[in-house]
Amino acid sequence: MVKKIAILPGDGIGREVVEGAVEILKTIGHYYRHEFDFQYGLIGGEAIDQCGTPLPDETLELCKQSDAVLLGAVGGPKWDQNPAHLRPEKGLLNIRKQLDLFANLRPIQAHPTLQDTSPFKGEHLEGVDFLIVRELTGGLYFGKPSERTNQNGEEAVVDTLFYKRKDIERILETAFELARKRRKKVTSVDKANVLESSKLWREVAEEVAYRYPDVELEHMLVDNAAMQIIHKPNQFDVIVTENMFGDILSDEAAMLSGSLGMLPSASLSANGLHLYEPVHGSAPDIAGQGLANPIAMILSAAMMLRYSFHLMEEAGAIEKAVKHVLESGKRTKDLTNHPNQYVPTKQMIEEIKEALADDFAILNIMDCYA
Ligand SMILES: NC(=O)C1=CN([C@@H]2O[C@H](COP(=O)(O)OP(=O)(O)OC[C@H]3O[C@@H](n4cnc5c(N)ncnc54)[C@H](O)[C@@H]3O)[C@@H](O)[C@H]2O)C=CC1
Ligand SMILES: CC(C)CC(=O)C(=O)O
Ligand SMILES: [Mg+2]
Repeated sequence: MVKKIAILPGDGIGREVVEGAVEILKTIGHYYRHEFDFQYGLIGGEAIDQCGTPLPDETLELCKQSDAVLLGAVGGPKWDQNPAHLRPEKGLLNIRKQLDLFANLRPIQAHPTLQDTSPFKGEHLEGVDFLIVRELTGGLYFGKPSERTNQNGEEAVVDTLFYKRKDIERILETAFELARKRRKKVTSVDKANVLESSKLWREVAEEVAYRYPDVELEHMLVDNAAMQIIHKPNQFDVIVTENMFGDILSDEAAMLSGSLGMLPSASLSANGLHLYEPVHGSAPDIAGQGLANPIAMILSAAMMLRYSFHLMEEAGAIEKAVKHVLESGKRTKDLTNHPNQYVPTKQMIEEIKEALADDFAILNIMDCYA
């Protein structure tokens, strides 16, 4: 059956890396005989320029008519001074809310071959393989009021951290379910020594943990968590946390894998329509120069094959091809300290396509002799 995929490239390097993911999916479709139907939609700054809104109705409709969504990244200096409702990031937040993408899964894996650009070396990276489960449709990024105001004639601002109990419960349940399939440990990260929202978060975590006696629960304050991710990263299995804490901790954790350009993510809903996006943003500082690392986006496409289409072998083939290319020494600029020894974005995509082709040829030969 044809699988309909909505492609939302967005802004900056979003366009460059999305094209990589589409190329890789076409290659997978060719070798494994799947039909993917790619339909493109506007989001972010480009949508503001063409339609006057960061999330046009047509884009939302396209997503709803699709089996999965791939998104590049949004934002850029061109729109930085726009009013809040005309910021590219509003389109991203809005699509997450509209599609109820409450669970953002951000896997963190150390790559021992990528130590050039990582501040971490050798033993420190051994066994580093954890999953950040970030709540994605509540918390500070969605709180109302969020506005400029004044207090007794003085300029003031307010942002609101709001959660309903059931929203906290469903993200914690997701984390426990995922931990059950991994090493059975959940670290719930909060700021319960200060925030009321975190106190409720902790209570709910305890209640949910009671239903998962096979999974260990620990609580950790977010400031300590930020330090522990650097200090002893292999202590973690599943980290579950509020929207903004998860946003910040995952960019920090990216350096364990060598670069922000390595981290994929899956944004899951309860209704089966999921969105896949790299953890990074539109990187205006390198956009249009062929310097973007497409791997985070390509690994996000692999997550799509696994979570939306249950194509485990195909997802594994992409991950293996990426690993193979990195082991062969090919690097985009963010992954090397050698000024002239890197490949441009397009070549990295070609290398991964070739690795897929080689792997497929070997599989076919093995089939012939089986
Ligand atoms: N999901 C999204 O669409 C996100 C959008 N943004 C937006 O992106 C714009 C830029 O934000 P920044 O804070 O600069 O974050 P960013 O994630 O775009 O870039 C941070 C740094 O990492 C580098 N980088 C990021 N992805 C890379 C890749 N694939 N390959 C090589 N290097 C990479 C960039 O060159 C930059 O030096 C802003 O408008 C921001 O709001 C930021 C984060 C997420
Ligand atoms: C608009 C921001 C919340 C995007 C971001 O930084 C992210 O989702 O990681
Ligand atoms: Mg972020």
